[in-house]
Amino acid sequence: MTDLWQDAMDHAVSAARGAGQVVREALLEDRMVMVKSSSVDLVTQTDQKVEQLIIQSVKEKFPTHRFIGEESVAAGEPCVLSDEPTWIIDPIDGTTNFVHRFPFVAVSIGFSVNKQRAEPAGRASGPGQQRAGPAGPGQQLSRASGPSQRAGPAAEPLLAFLQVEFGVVYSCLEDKMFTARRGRGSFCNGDPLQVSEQKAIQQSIIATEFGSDRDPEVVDKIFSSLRNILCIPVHGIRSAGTAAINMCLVASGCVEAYYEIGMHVWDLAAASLIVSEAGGVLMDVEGGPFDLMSRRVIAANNRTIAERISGEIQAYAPARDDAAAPGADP
Ligand SMILES: O=P(O)(O)O[C@H]1[C@H](O)[C@@H](O)[C@H](O)[C@@H](O)[C@@H]1O
Ligand SMILES: [Mg+2]
Ligand SMILES: [Mg+2]
Repeated sequence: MTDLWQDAMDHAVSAARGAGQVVREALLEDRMVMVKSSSVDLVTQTDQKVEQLIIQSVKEKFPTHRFIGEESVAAGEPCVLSDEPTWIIDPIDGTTNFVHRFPFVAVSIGFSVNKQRAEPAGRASGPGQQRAGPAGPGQQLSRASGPSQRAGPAAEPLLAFLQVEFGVVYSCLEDKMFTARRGRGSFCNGDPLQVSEQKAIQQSIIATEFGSDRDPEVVDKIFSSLRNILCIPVHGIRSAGTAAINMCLVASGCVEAYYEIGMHVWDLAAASLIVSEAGGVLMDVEGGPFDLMSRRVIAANNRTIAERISGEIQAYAPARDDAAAPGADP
């Protein structure tokens, strides 16, 4: 069967690598910092330049494709997922890190198509669902099709309707290229990724972020959730400063879970597929299905840990990414 989207994915990898080079060079220069929604929601000319470089390069090759780009949306472009091939771009995930030279910065490119025909992730059936390799028995795994082989029992449906066809996250300063193609596994620099097999949350590391909302009521909820989770107790809490890298750490098995409320579709799109294709689960913070536009996520190595975290989170609901879009999903 013709592989419709491999060309696009190859382009995404090359665009992310090129963007990473621009980011690394910019780190050596003075950075002019601007603000967006608040004084702690930062943006630089490099964010804007990198997004335009990626969009222009895609337009030249795929002139009919659509875009959701963090800085384009900030400039007033719509944030809409449809049946059309759509590139979902975060030119610098970890802008605050970039500004401070804290050494975790990623370029994130997700690609969504055929939104209406998206199937529940994990609804694989028939032979070919068992992945060989490091996953132990009972490891919950995501969609299976094509060449990848899944371990453990037949995959249960994941708590997500994934709409992403491929995802690319380039951790520029580590020179790590994380990639995933729907149904074909996740990789870092070409090596397959697998989530942690840990089943006990008490022996887990959990990643989260504090975001850029400084409303004291929101901050209280963030700290209440953090306190609940820390006191389970867990081995530790970590923050890389970028949602995409936190999620790639889940996919790599370095941390068992990541949760956050307040990030955006461009932070999550690519990495959500990288997590699920590494065998992880995605869930809303209140335990329902993951929704790319909801600005809420738990990404975990298995459902037990995801559900335990959801039971400890003080949830709230920021305005959806598609809230202002005409015809947006309710
Ligand atoms: O650096 P950004 O692309 O603005 O992304 C941020 C995100 O906005 C924030 O909510 C998260 O806490 C950070 O981890 C992201 O990387
Ligand atoms: Mg981001
Ligand atoms: Mg960004």
